[in-house]
Amino acid sequence: MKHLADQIFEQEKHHLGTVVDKIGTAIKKAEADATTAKNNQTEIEKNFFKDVRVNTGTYSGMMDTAISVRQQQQLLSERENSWRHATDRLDTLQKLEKRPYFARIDFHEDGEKSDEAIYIGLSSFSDSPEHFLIYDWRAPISSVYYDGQMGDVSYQTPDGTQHVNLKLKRQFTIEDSELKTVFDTDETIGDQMLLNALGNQSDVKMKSIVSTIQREQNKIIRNTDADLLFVQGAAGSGKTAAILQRVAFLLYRYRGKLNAGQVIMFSPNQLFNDYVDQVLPELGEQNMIQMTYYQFTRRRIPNLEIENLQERFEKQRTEEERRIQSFEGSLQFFNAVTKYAEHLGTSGMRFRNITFHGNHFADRDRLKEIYYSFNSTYNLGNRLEGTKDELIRMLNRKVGSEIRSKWVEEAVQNLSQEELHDLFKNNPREFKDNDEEFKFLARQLVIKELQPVKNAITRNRFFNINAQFIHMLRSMPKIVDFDKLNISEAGWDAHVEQVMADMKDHHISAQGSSAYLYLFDLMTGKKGERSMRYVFIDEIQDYNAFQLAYIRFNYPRAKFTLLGDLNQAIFAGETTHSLLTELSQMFKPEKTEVVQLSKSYRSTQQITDFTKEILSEGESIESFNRTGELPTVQVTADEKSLLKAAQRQLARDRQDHETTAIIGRDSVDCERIADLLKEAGESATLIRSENQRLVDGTIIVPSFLAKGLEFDSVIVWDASDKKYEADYDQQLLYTICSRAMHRLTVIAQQQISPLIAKINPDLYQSIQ
Ligand SMILES: Nc1ncnc2c1ncn2[C@@H]1O[C@H](COP(=O)(O)OP(=O)(O)OP(=O)(O)O)[C@@H](O)[C@H]1O
Repeated sequence: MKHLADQIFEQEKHHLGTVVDKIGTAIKKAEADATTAKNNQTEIEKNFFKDVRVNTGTYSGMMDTAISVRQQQQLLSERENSWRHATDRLDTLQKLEKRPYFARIDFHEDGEKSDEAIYIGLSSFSDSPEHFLIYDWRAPISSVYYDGQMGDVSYQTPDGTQHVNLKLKRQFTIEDSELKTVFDTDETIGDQMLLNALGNQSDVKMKSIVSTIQREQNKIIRNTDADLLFVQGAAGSGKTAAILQRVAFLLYRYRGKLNAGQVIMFSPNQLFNDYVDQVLPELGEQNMIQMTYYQFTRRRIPNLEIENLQERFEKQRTEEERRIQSFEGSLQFFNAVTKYAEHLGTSGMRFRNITFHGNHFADRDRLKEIYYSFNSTYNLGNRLEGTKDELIRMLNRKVGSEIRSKWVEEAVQNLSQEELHDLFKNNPREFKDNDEEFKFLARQLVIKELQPVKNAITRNRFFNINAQFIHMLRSMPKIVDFDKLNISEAGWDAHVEQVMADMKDHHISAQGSSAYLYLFDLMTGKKGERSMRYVFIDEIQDYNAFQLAYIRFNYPRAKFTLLGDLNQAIFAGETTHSLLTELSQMFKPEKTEVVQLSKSYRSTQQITDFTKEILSEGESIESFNRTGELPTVQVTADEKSLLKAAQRQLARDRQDHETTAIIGRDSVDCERIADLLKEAGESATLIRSENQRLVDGTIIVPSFLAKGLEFDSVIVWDASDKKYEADYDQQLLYTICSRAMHRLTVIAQQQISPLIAKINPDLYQSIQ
């Protein structure tokens, strides 16, 4: 038996050798290509102005020059492309040389005489057309490797379903072009390889998982049918990992038709963006557009400060305020805003005077008159366009009449040399007589002075969006039955007053910002970005239905992949369980697919078994069979001993080269921890905002920023009954604890939180 294994190893080693040699040859060729391309490019750059025909003496000469420059630029950009192409290729080959493939499958295809063996790697490689030595992991046939079963299996290709008989599945570890291990497997992808992958230490950057993709994850990665793919998965079940591979898959599958700029991912915070930004480049693909929802709204509301993650997380609310907030996050509110806007087609639009030199260019009444002069078939977008056209006509007439006014005459007389120069710009300065020159200058001057009016027109400044927004809120009781929502008239009025006060102060809530933008988009007839093809939203439980509907409105032609864990909502109270119901109203059921990931890969079995008990409905979470230490729980008398306990753990982690994150409930707690550690002479980095970078070494991070991240060792700072009171905080505490990969230390002052106290004592070690 051993003999056979040795034989196999030798054969595979030999095969690897030939592949590495061929890659070596290809690298030499690619290097030569890259050099040639670079030289070509440098040559053009050097001769750029030599080869450009410059003649600016006459108009036609200038035209020629421009065309000639354009031609040279085009040539240059073509060469630049071929250089980039050559270096990309080189880059891929160099990666392949180190680790050409990680698996081999043998199969028999119907109608073929013999079996076929193929090797699967990070990207494809052939030494002649049609002779593939390595298949890309995203190629259709590679799918059967991940699917688990042997024997008769099928896979999807762009031309339909194909069937093969799968006879062998073999895995390799290859390091620096050298074969380390070979093992054959017939179940789901060998647990050994996965165990190796998971045993590694955490990193400040997430890595790709191509060689160990699990069957359920493969389904998510390769789905091309669903308009809405909804993935509900436990903490650490590989949702984020799977979507990043999915983006790589889609870019491969639709190569030439889809580029990274047509894929957008909404992520929980900037820290997380930073954490995942190496995965796609590692896979040889460009990163997609990545944004937080906050960034998405903020760039469009520059005049108002939007409540940020921390403010939103730390705000205290009364019961009624919570109900109002929940309403403002609902699809019901979204539909109500839509309805309100429809009504604006007949009346109610709020305008702002357009002024010129202290007088009205067009006052509110005039604007209203124009806006409502179009017949009832006009939608809001058309109405706006019609109004703008009319205003521009008025503006042109205004230019004609202003030229003859007194102020213009005076202004022209008093022009300085500089101003004159400015007005002439590139225009020829020859005039028949003084009168003609005066007319010219007067006209230029008036046009310049009227520029702010023109801007007000083209940039929709005559809309009074703030007043409109408030009016919309005030109209809500007429559109929505507040009694049913248990919201009182007084409660709602107080809320609207608060929104007004906030706006005076240039602030708007996170909830409010979505409604504000949606209303504005409806008023301006915005149609959304039709070129966006795929939208990914991670940590979906932290979004509300309004936001999702608004994102959908913005990307009307995109397919959606939503990932989340309804057990990890950090904004408890902003009801998430109704989200699924609301989503089902937004997408067609036959185009919706729901995938459940229940195995947690991040943490050891001991940690997963412990953390899932924090949840009242955590039974469905399965731990992955990888053993480690039991979590520890320690209650101390005071803050001083709390610090001591943390320090003890830090020392242990340091000794074993495990990176530690101390997670506090909020930013105030974290500031305190940082001070205490500093006094005690410990070095640690406090993460204050999402704009910071993750660094090596110990970090201190507030719960709401720990989202999506993972660490070797986690210390939960002060999990006392005061900090994590009741069921309300279940999900938050679960999220924090589930960040740990190998070690989990829970420390608390005086009285442990009931959420920990209820956990079966066999699942942790209690430290006195
Ligand atoms: N198939 C796999 N092979 C190797 N590692 C995996 C696999 N699936 C997941 N992992 C690893 O498990 C860890 C957790 O994965 P990931 O962060 O994607 O989970 P998640 O579901 O997004 O978690 P959370 O909801 O808690 O943020 C990561 O380190 C990831 O690399």
